[in-house]
Parts: sequence; structure tokens; C-alpha cells
Amino acid sequence: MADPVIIKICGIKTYDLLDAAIAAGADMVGFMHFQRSPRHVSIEELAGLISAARGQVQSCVVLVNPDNSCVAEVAALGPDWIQLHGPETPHRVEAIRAEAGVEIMKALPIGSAEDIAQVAGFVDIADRILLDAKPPKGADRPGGLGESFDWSLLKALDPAIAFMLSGGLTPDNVAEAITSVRPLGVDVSSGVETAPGVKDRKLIEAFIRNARAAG
Ligand SMILES: O=C(O)c1ccccc1NCC(=O)[C@H](O)[C@H](O)COP(=O)(O)O
Repeated sequence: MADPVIIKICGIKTYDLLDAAIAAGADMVGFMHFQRSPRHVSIEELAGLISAARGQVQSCVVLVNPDNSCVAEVAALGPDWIQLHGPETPHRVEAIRAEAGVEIMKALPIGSAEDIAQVAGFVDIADRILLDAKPPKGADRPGGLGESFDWSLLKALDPAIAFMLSGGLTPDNVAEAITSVRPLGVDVSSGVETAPGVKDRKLIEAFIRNARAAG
């Protein structure tokens, strides 16, 4: 029997919604530390959220092209994962992984066949790969935009490469995503919100229920 799909609810800002994600059966939660995100949480807030998650659900701090001091500050809080969601090169991912001493998820933007070709360069360097929709030109952030990408592009990806899928997933399309793409896991932010940065307990529950039924 295949392993159950990993479910990550990203962009949690409050203890209430952290509890809701845990109660609904999430495997991972993501906390954004990026000023331009509507889901941004400060270092002080991160410290509390990571502690509250510990032992209940895997925590993942999402950073965009962080400098060494930011990596050190976040790593010291003891998250299970750091997600790199910017234009970090394989060399930089390797350096951050060594510096942080926690597992690294590398997010890669997918919008065309050329984007698929770059994935292989990160496979042996990151602990996990997350494929997300490439943001439109002029977007003010590289993720969390509620946009999906053409999943048929993934047919060109080496089938031995395991990855998590994100970008425009919702309670309504997550089952189809799982059955057609067969990802290692799924990651959602906008699709379980009523407005950017405002998560909804019922949408989180529906997303996890529908993902579990499919996966
Ligand atoms: O959520 C953000 O605001 C964000 C900002 C900058 C970089 C990454 C960001 N989100 C990272 C995630 O892991 C999201 O879950 C992923 O991009 C999917 O988002 P969505 O399409 O909104 O479900």
C-alpha cells in the first residue's frame, strides 16, 4: 500500500488555527517569515508557534532568500524544516542546509518545460522538493498566490523524483490533484482562506478530509 499523502497547511499565524490544523490531521504546518506576505509572523511569534507545534505536527518556517543571520535566528528556534521559497541556487541551498542543521524543503516555481529541467539540480541537495506555480511577472511575493500550474508539465519529470505539490490547491481540487499527479504530499495556503492571510477552520478540515479520501 502506498504511503499516505503528506498534508501541509501553510501560512498559519495563530494558535487557534494551529490547533485546528493539528486536530484535522495535518502532517506539517508552515509559518511564513517574509515581510511582504499577508501571513508574515515575527521571530517572537515564530518562537511560540514552533514550541506549540513541537511533538504534535512538523513545523516548517518559510523563508525567501534569507541571509545567514536570518537562517541562524530561525534555526535556533528549532523548527523541523526550513522551506526556501526564493531564487536560492543549489550551492546556496547546500550552504543553508549546513548552517541550519534542520531539514530543508526547496520550493521551485513551475510554469514551463524549462522549469521542470531545473528540478534535478536540487534533488540530492534538499531533503524535500516542493513544486509551486511560477508567480506572474510583477507579483509582490514568490508564493501563496492561489495560482495553479499546468500539472501535465510534470509528465516530463523523472518519475523517481518525489515532490510535494502546491499552487492553487483547494478543498475542491485536492482529490483530483492527488489522483492525477500522485505527489508525495500537498501544500495549501490561499485555498483554505477567506481572504489573504485569514485561514478558515472549516476549509482546513475540508481540505484534509478530501485529501485523505483521495490519498
Ligand atoms: O504564503 C505566502 O504569502 C508566501 C510568500 C512568499 C513565499 C512563499 C509563500 N507561501 C509558501 C507556500 O508554501 C504556499 O503554501 C504555496 O506557495 C502555495 O500557496 P497557495 O497557492 O496560496 O496555496
